[in-house]
Amino acid sequence: MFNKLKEKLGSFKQSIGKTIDEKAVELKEPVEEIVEIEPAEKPVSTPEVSENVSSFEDQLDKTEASPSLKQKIGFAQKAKALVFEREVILDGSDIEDSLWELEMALLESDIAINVAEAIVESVKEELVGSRKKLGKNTGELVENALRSAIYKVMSANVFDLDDYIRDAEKPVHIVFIGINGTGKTTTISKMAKRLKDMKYSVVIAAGDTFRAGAIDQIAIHAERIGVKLIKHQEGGDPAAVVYDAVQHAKAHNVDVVLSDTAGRMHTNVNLMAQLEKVCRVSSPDLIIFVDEAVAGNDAVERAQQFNTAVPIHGSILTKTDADSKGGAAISIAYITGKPILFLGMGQGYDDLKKFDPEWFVDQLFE
Ligand SMILES: Nc1nc2c(ncn2[C@@H]2O[C@H](COP(=O)(O)OP(=O)(O)OP(=O)(O)O)[C@@H](O)[C@H]2O)c(=O)[nH]1
Repeated sequence: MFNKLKEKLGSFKQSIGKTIDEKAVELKEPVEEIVEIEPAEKPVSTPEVSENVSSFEDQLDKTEASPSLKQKIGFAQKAKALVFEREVILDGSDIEDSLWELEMALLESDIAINVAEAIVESVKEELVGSRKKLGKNTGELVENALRSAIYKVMSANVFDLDDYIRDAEKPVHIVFIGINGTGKTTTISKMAKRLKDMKYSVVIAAGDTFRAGAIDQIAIHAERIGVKLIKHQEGGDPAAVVYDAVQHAKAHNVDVVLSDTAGRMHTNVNLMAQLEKVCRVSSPDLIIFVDEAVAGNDAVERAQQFNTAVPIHGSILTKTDADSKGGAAISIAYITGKPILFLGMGQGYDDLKKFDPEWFVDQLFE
């Protein structure tokens, strides 16, 4: 997952790390630090400590370490040592080229331009100007700046669907929208299974009355998962199917209604008007936009257009298991102002991951 993006972030870390190492100065006064010492046979005179640590023997002498400390080193795990820290103050011109490379790398990864700019700006703010202490690993400083920049753009308006469903008046009605073939039906099935596992009762509305075979496809999923399906004839009015499903849920105390809708291009005026009607008639609690992560910027643009026609509450990105760029996942919440709720990570019913921006950022640097 996200392999290309990981590579690009890795090269940025290296390139800017080199600049930082060149500009870094060693502090005159060493500081005391606990260092790991190999236990057992290692000779006391050649301990393996960091590059920044001057000869351990020297330091022990300098700090007037007690003879007992010297004796203990043979079997101790940790000891005090004097470490010469480094520090750096960067100005904008030092890292201008690297930041330009970062912006290009983000754009090549299909990250939307204003999101790429926001990330670069945040990395710059983090690194430039103030005095930074450096440990032996310069990469850590850069990685932390990148992590917090990406986290910031991804964690807009985080919203917990589980909490919402737990607390809301039942039935909770959720409509899934998006273009053709991006994984709506599969996602609804995964969601139905997940909610059923959480002990909620679920009914699915076969609201895609447009595509031949769509009703049969969702009927197979509903049967496998063991949830009720409300369906009409192919070519029927989707608003009527969804309405019936909600009435059924109210009459039978069903907790959650998941409504499928036909995939449609956001540019198709008639179909978008039909979608507005479905949402108006059934007034859902939540509208979730589904698209595939592999579509990159296109998915983000579509999310924006759907959001204009029928305001969405969040997105689900499918096929992240096949996505090497990560651009849509990073951009979509920032651009729509609505959070990512789940990620589809495979074709199985359990391949639905609740979205957590912290987890996502960890994946980029693992
Ligand atoms: N690898 C992978 N494939 C997925 C994922 N989600 C869905 N798919 C596959 O994508 C294909 C299309 O999925 P559907 O659920 O039929 O898509 P849809 O949006 O309902 O399609 P329409 O009914 O045409 O609108 C199927 O082959 C799914 O198995 C995912 O997270 N990862």
